[in-house]
Amino acid sequence: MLEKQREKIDTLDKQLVSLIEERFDVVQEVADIKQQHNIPVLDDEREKRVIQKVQSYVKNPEYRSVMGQVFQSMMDVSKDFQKEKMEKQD
Ligand SMILES: C=C(O[C@@H]1C=C(C(=O)O)C=C[C@H]1O)C(=O)O
Repeated sequence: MLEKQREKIDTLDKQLVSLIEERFDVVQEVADIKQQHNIPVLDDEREKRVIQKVQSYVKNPEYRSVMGQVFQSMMDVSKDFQKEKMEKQD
């Protein structure tokens, strides 16, 4: 019954994993630079701009809030990841 939709979700998930991996590669670079220059992990203004930007890309207004939540969650994970990475290198 759900096979067709689940297959589509699986294909999209694969593409998302690849893009999220790429995003985290860049997050790692950001973490290194922040550590070298003693810059705090959290940049609240940047996060607000990221949310605004991604929400402006959404075509279906019904998903605008969802997209904000998805990206806020990803940035929360991103900050935890950066902090863990910095602690390991201390
Ligand atoms: C990656 C950064 O660090 C944090 C995580 C962000 C993100 O994952 O997009 C954005 C802002 C920061 O709170 C950054 O400063 O650009």
